[in-house]
Amino acid sequence: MIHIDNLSFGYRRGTLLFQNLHLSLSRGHIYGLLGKNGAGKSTLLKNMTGLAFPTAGTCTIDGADASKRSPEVLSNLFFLPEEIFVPSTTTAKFVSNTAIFYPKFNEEEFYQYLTEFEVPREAVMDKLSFGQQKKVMIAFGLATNTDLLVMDEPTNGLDIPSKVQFRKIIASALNEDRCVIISTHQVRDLDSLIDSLVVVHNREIVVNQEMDSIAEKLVFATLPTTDGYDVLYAEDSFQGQNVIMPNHEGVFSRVDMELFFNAIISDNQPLLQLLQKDKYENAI
Ligand SMILES: Nc1ncnc2c1ncn2[C@@H]1O[C@H](COP(=O)(O)OP(=O)(O)OP(=O)(O)O)[C@@H](O)[C@H]1O
Repeated sequence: MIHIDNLSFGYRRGTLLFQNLHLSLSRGHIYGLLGKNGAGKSTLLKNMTGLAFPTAGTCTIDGADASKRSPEVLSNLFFLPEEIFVPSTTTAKFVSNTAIFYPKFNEEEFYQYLTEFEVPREAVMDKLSFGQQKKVMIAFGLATNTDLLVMDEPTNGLDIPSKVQFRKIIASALNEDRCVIISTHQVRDLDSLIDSLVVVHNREIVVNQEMDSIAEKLVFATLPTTDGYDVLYAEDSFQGQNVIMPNHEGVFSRVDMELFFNAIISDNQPLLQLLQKDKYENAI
């Protein structure tokens, strides 16, 4: 659905934030876009949705140049920015003013999501708390039923029960036509939700893998000691060491996203090379 080809981008002339990026994202997936503060997640999302223009290279949505912002593309894409602004109107008025831009908008679903988020449906939007405002906009984004749904740090401002609701609601809204991209620097917020992981680090996309593929290549475990084990990355924990090891035996373990993310941003080359292995094998 999204193809980024040779994309470079910089806010200032002569200083590139990204250089020669390549990325393809497909329908039927929920992607987690991870990166440290300032890594460029929001900037990448803005390039994808036509809100920032590549310095070089292209980003296309179903073959159409995102930067052209054609009505066909915009009516099938919903972008929830990190900073939201809500008008001083009721949710009903907001729907009647805005839903017209989204041909597949479903009002019944919108109110259903509001109920699930426990947000009063007759509320005046700017009188809601920040977390409630976020929930209204998430509910609206889901109810647009656009094929592309992009959310920048949607869980910021949500309390812990709301983050659980968020994961449930997003998972229920995925279908095979939809591509959902969610950025966060709070890795745990996306636990058990995303099926693919994209990590931005040092101006590059260092990981673009399905969670299943990560679990095939790596084992996540807690060991009393790392002595005698082929450990790629380890962190101290109460029980000993939380470790990542190569998955030589084809065993299944649950991907510890936080541990994995920490390993990636510590520039763990053996781990990165192992993740890239099938790419090189396919290329030979
Ligand atoms: N409009 C702008 N003009 C100039 N520089 C900008 C602008 N927006 C972002 N930047 C810079 O680009 C870099 C990447 O910012 P971006 O907001 O994309 O990162 P992020 O990964 O989304 O960060 P966070 O997790 O803190 O939201 C930062 O160094 C930031 O200062």
